[in-house]
Amino acid sequence: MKLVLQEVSKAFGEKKIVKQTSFVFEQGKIYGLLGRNGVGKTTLFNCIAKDVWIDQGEIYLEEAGKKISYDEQDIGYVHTMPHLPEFMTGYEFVRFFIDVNQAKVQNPLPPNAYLEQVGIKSADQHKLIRDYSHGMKNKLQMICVILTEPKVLLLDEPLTSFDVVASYEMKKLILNLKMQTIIVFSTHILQLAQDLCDEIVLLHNHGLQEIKDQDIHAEDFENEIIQLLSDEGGE
Ligand SMILES: Nc1ncnc2c1ncn2[C@@H]1O[C@H](COP(=O)(O)OP(=O)(O)OP(=O)(O)O)[C@@H](O)[C@H]1O
Repeated sequence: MKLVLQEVSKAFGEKKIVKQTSFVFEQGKIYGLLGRNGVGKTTLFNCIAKDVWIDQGEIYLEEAGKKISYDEQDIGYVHTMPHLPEFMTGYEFVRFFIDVNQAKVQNPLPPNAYLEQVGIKSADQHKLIRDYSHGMKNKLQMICVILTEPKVLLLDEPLTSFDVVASYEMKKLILNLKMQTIIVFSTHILQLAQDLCDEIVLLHNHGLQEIKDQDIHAEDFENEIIQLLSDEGGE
């Protein structure tokens, strides 16, 4: 499976995000998306998730050389700021989520099994989501991803709110999903990108630029990225 961006353009008025950008993300790899603040990483994710329309070009999935259409249901999107029903408890939310996704969730386990899997202890499972920490809310979003096994997983700076143990657990979960999912991960933490990603992609000068994988662990990688992102290009 591949996620293909073909000649994609997106702008908000005068603010260009991408301009005739093409890129192919492949299943079995974790891609780290790096770019300066405000360059458009979240917008690009929103375009892939079909939350925001692109101005030109096409975004599609490809399997065995054939274009296949997809909808929002095929995309797992873990937002920086989670969108969750704050009036429910974590347990109620997972139960509700399983109910409304019955068609997709094969042989579901009880809600507490998923909550424990991401480290939400029984004492917290029946608390209102309103009272959850940012990291706990992100963990709930990860449960939705685990349950629906989306074709594409977009992670918008998700690990920044996790403590060291939770971050380690999340990395393991993400790595477990790697073989069956196309994973694109946006982060400002270079070390995290180096640890977790197979390829680094820069969103820069309205385009996507791949960094060759052998460079990721090179000693001067950080300097290389800083230099590339400091180059303002044309427009
Ligand atoms: N709905 C919108 N309407 C108009 N402008 C928008 C909209 N959404 C985002 N923008 C603008 O598009 C640009 C890119 O924003 P975006 O949030 O995608 O950047 P980002 O790379 O994710 O930033 P950061 O790294 O700071 O989180 C910003 O200038 C932002 O103000």
